[in-house]
Amino acid sequence: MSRISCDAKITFFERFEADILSGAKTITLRDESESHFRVGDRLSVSTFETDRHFCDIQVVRVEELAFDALNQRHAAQENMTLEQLKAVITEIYGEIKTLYLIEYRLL
Ligand SMILES: CC(=O)Nc1cc[nH]c(=O)n1
Repeated sequence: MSRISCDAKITFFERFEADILSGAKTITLRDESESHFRVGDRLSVSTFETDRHFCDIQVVRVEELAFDALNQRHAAQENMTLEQLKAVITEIYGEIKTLYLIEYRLL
């Protein structure tokens, strides 16, 4: 099957792959270094660990979000509890005040 033409690439840790492919995870929270994505962008998705492509997505929403504003809705969109989400974000980025919420759909 031919690959979809994409505007850019994004990586996810392998541990999120199943939730992304099942539709259980519909957002990703990134730091400023990945705040350049725009609504409508079609992204090729690969694993961070091995750069293995596993899907393509389209960005449907991008918004700046304070870490302290994380709520149960964001957690549900990540298929986590709020406590789990805060711990995962802190594990990835350390102490971070400003996040960029990227909502996407599977292509
Ligand atoms: C590789 C990487 O940064 N992966 C991330 C970071 C934050 N959220 C997420 O879903 N995936």
